[in-house]
Amino acid sequence: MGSGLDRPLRLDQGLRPEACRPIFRQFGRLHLPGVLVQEDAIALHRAIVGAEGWRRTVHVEDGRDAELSIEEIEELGPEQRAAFEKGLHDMARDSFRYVFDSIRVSALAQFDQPVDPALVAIWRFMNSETFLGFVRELTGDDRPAYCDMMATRYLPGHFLTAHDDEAPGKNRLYAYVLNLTARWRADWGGILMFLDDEDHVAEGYVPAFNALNIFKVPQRHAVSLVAPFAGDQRISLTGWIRSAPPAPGES
Ligand SMILES: O=C(O)CCC(=O)C(=O)O
Ligand SMILES: [Fe+2]
Repeated sequence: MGSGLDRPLRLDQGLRPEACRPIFRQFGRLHLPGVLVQEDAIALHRAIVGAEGWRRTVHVEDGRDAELSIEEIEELGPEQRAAFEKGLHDMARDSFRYVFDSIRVSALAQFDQPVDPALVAIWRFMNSETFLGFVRELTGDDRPAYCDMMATRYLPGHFLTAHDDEAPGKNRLYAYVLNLTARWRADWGGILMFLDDEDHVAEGYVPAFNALNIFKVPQRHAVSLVAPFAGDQRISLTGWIRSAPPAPGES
């Protein structure tokens, strides 16, 4: 590949997952900066930004999402596009909806669909003893056995309304977001917000470069709307750490 990703990714040697464990266990979530060797995070960011196969993922109705081609949406005339956005926004007002760009790396690789090989290599790293062992140390939980993964890109107008990540049958233990956003300001939105029982924002994680967010499932959270004036793309690798791999034919 010659991309800097032709050998396994490296976790930063200074990390002390066992020292983070009490905090993680107390709050059920953690933002861990400087998780990869910086040079590897830079190569990873480059691979994701340059990857082929981005699709626009839109949650169109309860329990169903759609993957649309970005070109298709961009080719809509102004009126059709406004109607599409209004429909989505009307539903997002009071229910779970989202729109962002993604490459569903693990789901595609499992079904032998074409997917950028650099991204597949990263997914394999997430399933290596190095990463899963790190997660077991950090959480103090010996169940983590499998990690699914997608790359996500939030552009202005993208959002993910409140939800708790629970998905029956998927064996999700923890959600993770490996932040690879080069430059960000809290003003640009795209904040990962954790909501308490009264809908206050208990904590907000601002997109960062080379930081790992990890949190227990279920837990209510949302990604706030990315502002029209955001100065960069909000890039991450995200998914769930599970107690078992998917059954054959599932993802
Ligand atoms: O991108 C993030 O910060 C969180 C994503 C998320 O909550 C999800 O995909 O379910
Ligand atoms: Fe989530």
